[in-house]
Amino acid sequence: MAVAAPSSTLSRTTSPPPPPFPLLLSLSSSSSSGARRRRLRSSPSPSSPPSSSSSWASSRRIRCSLDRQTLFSRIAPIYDNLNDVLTLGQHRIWKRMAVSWSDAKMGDRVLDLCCGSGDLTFLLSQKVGTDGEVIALDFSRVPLSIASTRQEQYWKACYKNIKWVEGDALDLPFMDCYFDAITVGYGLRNLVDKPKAMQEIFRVLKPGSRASILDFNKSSSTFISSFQNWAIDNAVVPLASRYGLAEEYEYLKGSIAEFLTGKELENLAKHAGFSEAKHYEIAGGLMGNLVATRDKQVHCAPKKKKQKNKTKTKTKSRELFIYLFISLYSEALHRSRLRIEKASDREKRFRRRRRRRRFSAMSSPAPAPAPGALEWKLSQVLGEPLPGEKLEDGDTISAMEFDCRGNYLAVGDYRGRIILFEGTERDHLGSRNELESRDYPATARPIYTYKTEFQSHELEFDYLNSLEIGEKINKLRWCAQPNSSLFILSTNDRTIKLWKASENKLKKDKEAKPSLCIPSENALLAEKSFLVGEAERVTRNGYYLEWRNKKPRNTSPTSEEGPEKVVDIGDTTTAKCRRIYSHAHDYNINSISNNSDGETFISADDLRINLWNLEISNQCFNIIDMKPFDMEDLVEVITSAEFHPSYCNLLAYSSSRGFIRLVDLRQSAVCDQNVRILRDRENKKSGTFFSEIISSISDIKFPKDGRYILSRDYMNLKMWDLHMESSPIATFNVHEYLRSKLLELYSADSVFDKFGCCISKDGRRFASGSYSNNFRVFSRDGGPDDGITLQASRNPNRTPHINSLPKAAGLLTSFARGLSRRGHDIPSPDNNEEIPCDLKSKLTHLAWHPTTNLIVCAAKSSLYMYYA
Ligand SMILES: C/C(=C\Cc1cc(O)c2ccccc2c1O)CCC[C@H](C)CCC[C@H](C)CCCC(C)C
Ligand SMILES: C[S@@+](CC[C@H](N)C(=O)[O-])C[C@H]1O[C@@H](n2cnc3c(N)ncnc32)[C@H](O)[C@@H]1O
Repeated sequence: MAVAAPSSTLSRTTSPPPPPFPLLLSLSSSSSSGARRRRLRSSPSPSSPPSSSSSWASSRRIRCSLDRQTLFSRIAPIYDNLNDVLTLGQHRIWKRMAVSWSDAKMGDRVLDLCCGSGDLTFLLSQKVGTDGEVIALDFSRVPLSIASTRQEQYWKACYKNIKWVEGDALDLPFMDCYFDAITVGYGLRNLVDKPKAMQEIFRVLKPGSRASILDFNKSSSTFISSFQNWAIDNAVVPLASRYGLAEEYEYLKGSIAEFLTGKELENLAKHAGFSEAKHYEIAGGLMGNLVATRDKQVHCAPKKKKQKNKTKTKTKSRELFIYLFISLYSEALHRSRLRIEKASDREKRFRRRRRRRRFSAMSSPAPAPAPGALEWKLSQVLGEPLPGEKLEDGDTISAMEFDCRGNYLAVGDYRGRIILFEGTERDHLGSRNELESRDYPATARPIYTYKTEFQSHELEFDYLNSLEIGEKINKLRWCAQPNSSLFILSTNDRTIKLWKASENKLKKDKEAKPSLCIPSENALLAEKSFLVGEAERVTRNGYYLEWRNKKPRNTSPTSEEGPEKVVDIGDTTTAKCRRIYSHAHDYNINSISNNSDGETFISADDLRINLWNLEISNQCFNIIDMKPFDMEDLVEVITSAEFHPSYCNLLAYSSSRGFIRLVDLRQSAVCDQNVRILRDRENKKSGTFFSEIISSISDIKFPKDGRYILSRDYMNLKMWDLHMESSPIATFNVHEYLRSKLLELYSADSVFDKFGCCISKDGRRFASGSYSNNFRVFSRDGGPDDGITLQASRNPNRTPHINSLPKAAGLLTSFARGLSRRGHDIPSPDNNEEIPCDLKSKLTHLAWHPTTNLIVCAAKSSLYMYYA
């Protein structure tokens, strides 16, 4: 069966514009919707006989291709790391052997079948060099996207010769006799129709070429199979269960039992037409590699050969080796502090997890159908430097926020400026030619244009404390818009300001006439309210007397209010500073958040949270104070705070220990009682030096429904259910591949980088940034677009600067950093150690449009917008 040559099919066949991310998914997916897959997964096959063994049961449940696709998507994020830990790195040697047996040479065109995240692919790529070509095929998108991300992060020129193809091993989209070599690593055993797969491998292989197939060895020795089962039960599954993937790894045992022995594999290959087939046992017989060679002569029909049977006799020496091996392995696992729980505990935990999953599914507000997969495309790039233009640090974007309708986007930078962009329906923009020249289809997504820019904060000096206060904008928050006025709060380390931006219809002299006001039902944000005097404040809310006066006595309120300070910012728009909320924080302000009541907001620094009334700038109410009597006793700092989106009495704040506390303002004036403390008990268990640092939460966000909280720590995004305190309902690894590089990241200060996160309108998808200008989009419901990686770049395939280990300014306060380091002696990293990503290019700021699927991310001074 001849199919079109792949060269044309390897680039996208579905839609004309290339994707902004590097994944080359060529073939229409054999998958159907996530919902269908979940249905298939959750209902065991009616034909399955009941079985007492869970591995058999899971292997039987995971029967068809769709189930397996889900399985491999689920395990993909931890697959590589787990293999490294479980085999103590040995699997890399086995993979090298497999590639070497394939006989791939410089300049060859080779196929890595069931490539997963690409371990064998990258080895093949080095073998065939830049003149060669590697095609890596897999039917699951998640491992493919991990693979293509790895490709980008590695720097070897030859890796450019790899093409990632989404396709089915049982129906290969390649011509007959197309490849010089084929490798399959842990793939064949997972295919539902092994004879068909072997025939396909034979068909696309050139005469005289080899297939090298690495997998678990289904040994005829009961000793070896017992060890395999022991290792799976006692190391593999317990470890996988820590990631909620016990069932997926239990499948391994059954799949080995149902696999073919070495002899059977040799026969299978010969039936498919291979002239030679030899199975080699490796790793003491735990693994095996089949090497099948196609005869130089082209055979139209598979050759049938007499079977040779007689398996090798087991020898005493091999058993001895295995005994040795077991003890070595157990010790090694023990040393790497893998806590292997007792089977009973494991079982209990697994059941609990399942109950939790059911609970969260049942108690979700509305059983909305799983959304279809989103395909992200580059929409717009703003602020890219011109060729040759030198970027200054001050131009780097430090804060970003859409207004509640998505009509405006505010961006703050290190120089204290705020830039406003206005969104317009794309169709209203530009000439026809201009629209036609764009490489994206017409949609009604908004296109943003520069509206105005103004200086919000300036460098100051705090003489009292001999401290320079930088002008960098830490956070921006739009206020409710009762009329067409645009109010925005901005903060640097110490001072919050309220700005009003308006079209420049008013003449300058009007600024001196505050009586010209816009009446509004919401007096607080109406013009009048901002311009009236202090008198009205006393009675506006009953708590006036409780408000703490933070202003130094010698400061006159009028000079501070600065309501008439006008910054001329261009022809059409003016920004006026309406309030200055200062002198309330002794540490750096990390968050501001508006209350849904439209009247109040909070500001948080490392140790305190203050509640403000928008209208009153000279007082605030300190609602949380974590400062211990003796600073030596300090164990935790506040990292982020956010009001609940609809309950004005509730707010959440996160800490450097990875806790999220929910407090109720109605309970007491000082919120020292928590309504909830959300903490991931799993964090505690992995008590390494770094676990404390990386569990610090850098950002929290409520989805609109307010039922959940999304948090970002250094490695993960976590989705929490407010009703479940002991663990998040889901954890999404953002850059798990960096876990083994924490020491180097620590030395580069990068481990203190604070990544933000953002949520879609429906709360089902969320995104967060990483290094090399990558960001990842996850879906609460799984599905093919879950965990997709995009790169904020016009040219996502450019070679990253690998060896750049900048002394990145950790954004956690130096105070907190000192605290984390105290008492630990960290050896300096090996200079040759490479971190597989560009640490200088980090995407810490992302925002999701409030009404449509449009994500904006800030890469240095540029904005990259993606829509789906
Ligand atoms: C290579 C391993 C797993 C690959 C793998 C393959 C699959 O088909 C899967 C399907 C579904 C889920 C997961 C997988 C999957 O992970 C790891 C295998 C670990 C072995 C069971 C244990 C091996 C012990 C080592 C040989 C010990 C080496 C150390 C010694 C001290 C020298
Ligand atoms: C255990 S992983 C092996 C990954 C990689 N080769 C390695 O050695 O690490 C098996 C891979 O086979 C893929 N796979 C399973 N069935 C497939 C099929 N019918 N067609 C293509 N890929 C398939 C899975 O998606 C998964 O990525």
